[in-house]
Amino acid sequence: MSEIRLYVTTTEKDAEAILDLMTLAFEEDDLAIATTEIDEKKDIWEASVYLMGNVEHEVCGRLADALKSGFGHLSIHREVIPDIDWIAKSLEGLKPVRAGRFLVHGSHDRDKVQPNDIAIEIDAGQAFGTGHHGTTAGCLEMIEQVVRSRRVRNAMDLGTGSGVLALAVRKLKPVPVLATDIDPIATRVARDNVRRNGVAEGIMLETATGFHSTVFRKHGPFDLIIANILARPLMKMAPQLAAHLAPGGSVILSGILAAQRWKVLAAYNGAHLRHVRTIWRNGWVTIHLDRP
Ligand SMILES: C[S@@+](CC[C@H](N)C(=O)[O-])C[C@H]1O[C@@H](n2cnc3c(N)ncnc32)[C@H](O)[C@@H]1O
Repeated sequence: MSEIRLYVTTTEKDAEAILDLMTLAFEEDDLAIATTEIDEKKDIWEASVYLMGNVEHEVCGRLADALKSGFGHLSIHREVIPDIDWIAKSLEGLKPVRAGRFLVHGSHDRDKVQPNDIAIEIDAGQAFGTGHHGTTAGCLEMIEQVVRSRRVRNAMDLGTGSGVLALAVRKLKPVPVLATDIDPIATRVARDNVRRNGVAEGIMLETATGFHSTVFRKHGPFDLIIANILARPLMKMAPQLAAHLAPGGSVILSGILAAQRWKVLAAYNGAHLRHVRTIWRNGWVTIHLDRP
């Protein structure tokens, strides 16, 4: 089932007022709502509500009702948010990928590794994460910066896929890493990959949905938490993720389209984390936040 965005186009001032109306109308429904700047010079903004296709009719009716008080003249538009086929994305390219000092390559490209590279060997397979996607590459770059500049004594990689990001942390620094995924196939693939890269003893793999496992409490709190999932689940997880972060710790988030970044930042600011830096890659953003 696809995700739908219902939105109206308006000015910045009216978008704020509409956001308040939407908040009132949908606060019980757990629907994401947002305003986005479309054209700064012309003062064009969009106010949107995101929902799953099965409730579209009902939500559209309630949105129209909410807009009646002052904004009934605005047309409601709809956009289908494309489903992302993560596996197909990860198979997009099989050439080695460079991100910072990391070189992510398949077994057929071992001869491409240069003396100063930090090589991560991953064959494209049943789990996402060969380094070709902008989110993975952005996380790799950010991991290098954070691990070099901050005190990282342990780390966690939520939604590990192929295990590429957990491998990156462990290859930079011999700290314990907990890597989890909702998908048991991904955890199996990641286990093969950490063995193949010779770092199996430092990376603990677990199948878990979000933070629903005792394993997080047992191994946390963490100095570094990385989660490359998608904006919506990341926003929902903000309080739990922050609760597993050690004082002074860092969070790296990705899987976020550029237009979604404000919503995600708002959710994490609400969990008392502070924005440090954003990396942009192919329309996706990777965000570093910390706990001051
Ligand atoms: C975009 S892939 C990222 C893979 C890898 N970390 C990377 O950066 O290339 C997202 C991964 O998160 C997993 N995932 C999605 N929702 C999750 C959840 N609620 N809890 C744990 N893992 C989840 C998916 O199964 C998938 O393997």
